Amino acid sequence: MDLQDDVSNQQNSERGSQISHLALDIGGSLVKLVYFSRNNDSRRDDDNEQRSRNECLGVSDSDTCQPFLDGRLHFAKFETSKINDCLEFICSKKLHLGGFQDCTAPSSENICVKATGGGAYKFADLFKEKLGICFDKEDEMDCLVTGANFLLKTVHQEAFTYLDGQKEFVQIDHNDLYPYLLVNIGSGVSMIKVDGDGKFERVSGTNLGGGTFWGLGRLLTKCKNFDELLELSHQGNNRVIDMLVGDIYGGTEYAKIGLSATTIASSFGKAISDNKELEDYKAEDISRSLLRMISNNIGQISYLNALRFGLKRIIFAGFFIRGQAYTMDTISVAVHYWSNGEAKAMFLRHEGFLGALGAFRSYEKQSLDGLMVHKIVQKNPSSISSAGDKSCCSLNSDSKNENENSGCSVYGM
Ligand SMILES: Nc1ncnc2c1ncn2[C@@H]1O[C@H](COP(=O)(O)OP(=O)(O)OP(=O)(O)O)[C@@H](O)[C@H]1O
Ligand SMILES: CC(C)(CO)[C@@H](O)C(=O)NCCC(=O)O
Repeated sequence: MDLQDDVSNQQNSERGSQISHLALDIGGSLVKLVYFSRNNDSRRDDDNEQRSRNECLGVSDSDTCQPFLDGRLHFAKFETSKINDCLEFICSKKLHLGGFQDCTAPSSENICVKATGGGAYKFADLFKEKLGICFDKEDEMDCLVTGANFLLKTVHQEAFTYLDGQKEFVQIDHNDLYPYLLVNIGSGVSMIKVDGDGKFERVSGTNLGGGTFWGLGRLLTKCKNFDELLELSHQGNNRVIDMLVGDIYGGTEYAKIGLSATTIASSFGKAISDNKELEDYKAEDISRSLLRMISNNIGQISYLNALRFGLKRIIFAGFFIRGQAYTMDTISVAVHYWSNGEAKAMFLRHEGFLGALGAFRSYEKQSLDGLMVHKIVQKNPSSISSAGDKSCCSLNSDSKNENENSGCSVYGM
């Protein structure tokens, strides 16, 4: 099944589906949306589509949900600076009226939507004014942890390690999941020690995060969007700008303290001695150095916090990662290097949607509409295939392009 097929399946299935339970995570850089669509019981076409989708994904009919449990989770994201695009999207799909479309719609002042992240506070008035909805605010850290635990416990092949270009899925024993360190790399970075469902402590954070990479990168390279900056980093060479141990030690290592000649001694350090201006550096090299600097730093601080609490497992999430090989490799190497191989860096395929999923799950806590997402996922992973409007991905691992899963569905960007 190619992506396009799934998009049209998606559009067909949305026509015959009931959208409900919109949840939002409004961060400093991005707004993330999760909503659920339940397929109409009466639509045999949809049943057939679901069946053929399951066949494509290797899910047997016996695993298929009962029609009343049948549905999908949809994911979308927008830049927070373009919040109006997000409002338009919600409005065009009537997501805020979801679940009530076929019934008598309640008066709009009664409509509450689960929302988390700083924007749940910042944009509350805007959403009220433009869409007539109010936010039922959920704590951001709580949502991140709920989202992470949900993915780790219920989605097959969600967590993986990435080292030397090798991606390896990790099957985590549910009884051996805790404790772990969750490192969410958004605009800024939060480090959370997770000891169980709802049992956690934010133990650290750093202001050098995804916003720093994108902000500095934009200023230094004049890139117009984040993906362009990432793309540039692929072709770059950080050694042009970074000062290596070898640059200081005349080409040799500093073996006594275990530093190889190629270890970065000082990120961007070469720029102080080169008689060069910004224009003399290639945007590719700047982007590469910047990505390496931020990823390395986060990897190191994460390791130190893991060490502080004796944690062996560090799970990295947040949209900064974007399934980027170089980012994940740098973080993994930093963790491996500093911990002498004792601690392990892991990544999540739905890295950027933890908060939104956590907010979404909080509907279930209130047992609204008997949603039972947990059961749906366990019975049939394909039924929470995720889709946005323009592209679509699956929570299963059978997708042709795994990076599309990591980036997940994108609308309006
Ligand atoms: N299309 C994009 N536009 C802007 N930033 C992007 C994009 N894709 C990935 N990013 C990166 O992801 C980061 C945002 O990640 P995420 O959405 O997890 O955090 P956030 O919720 O916005 O931030 P915070 O939690 O700190 O408020 C950005 O700072 C940037 O580094
Ligand atoms: C402020 C939040 C929690 C907003 O998501 C995040 O951007 C963050 O964790 N920043 C790092 C703040 C600090 O601990 O230095």
